[in-house]
Amino acid sequence: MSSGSSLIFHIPSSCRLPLSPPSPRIPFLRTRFISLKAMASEDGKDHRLARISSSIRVIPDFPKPGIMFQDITTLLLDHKAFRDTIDIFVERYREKNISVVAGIEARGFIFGPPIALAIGAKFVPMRKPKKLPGEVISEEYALEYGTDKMEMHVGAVQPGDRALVIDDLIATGGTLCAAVRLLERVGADVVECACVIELPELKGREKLGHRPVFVLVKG
Ligand SMILES: O=P(O)(O)OC[C@H]1O[C@H](OP(=O)(O)OP(=O)(O)O)[C@H](O)[C@@H]1O
Ligand SMILES: Nc1ncnc2[nH]cnc12
Repeated sequence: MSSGSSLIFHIPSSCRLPLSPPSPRIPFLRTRFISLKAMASEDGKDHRLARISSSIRVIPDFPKPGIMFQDITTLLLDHKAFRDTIDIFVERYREKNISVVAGIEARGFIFGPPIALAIGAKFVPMRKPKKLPGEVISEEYALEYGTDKMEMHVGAVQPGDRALVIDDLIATGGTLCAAVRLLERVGADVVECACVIELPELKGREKLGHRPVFVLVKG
């Protein structure tokens, strides 16, 4: 399933980016970088993706053996890569009549609010259990490493709202699915799910069914 996805092609592994940190001022990161495959945009000319891709650090065996952890905190250290990331999402969604950006805790709280402000939508946090003070609805879901529950305030999203779901990464797709279920339970129309990174081997996209998923880079 790839409806609505703007993924066009993988840059071949022979063209992968040099392994380098975003700034020489943080040399301690140098040996930890493993590049992701950058994706081209629809016209094949979005050179911003290469910098975004190379700014993401991969840490093996975190939080447990066998997990290659995609660390977006290094993307945040590179203000150009961070700005480009937000800009790409804003360019894609500003004309799509989105009324709510739903950001998934925790890393969806980094990317969601600047997108919501730029496109003129409300921001709704999708939180871990027992964090929201008001009345909530909740959904349980399975993770690549464990299980969790997601909650949203009742009344934050209205029937007919046009929703964009934002997170840093789609792995098994369980997290995005839970967010979509919460939004659809209250009558919202989920226009698209958007992430910085996709781990395609985990086939999370399939779990989302017909809902489009847009990502910038593949791990
Ligand atoms: O596609 P999935 O297999 O569901 O996994 C993706 C989710 O896993 C990570 O969050 P995590 O649950 O580690 O929570 P955190 O951001 O609060 O650390 C990531 O930020 C996504 O939300
Ligand atoms: N490999 C991974 N890196 C970062 N976040 C994740 N969430 C689930 N799998 C992940």
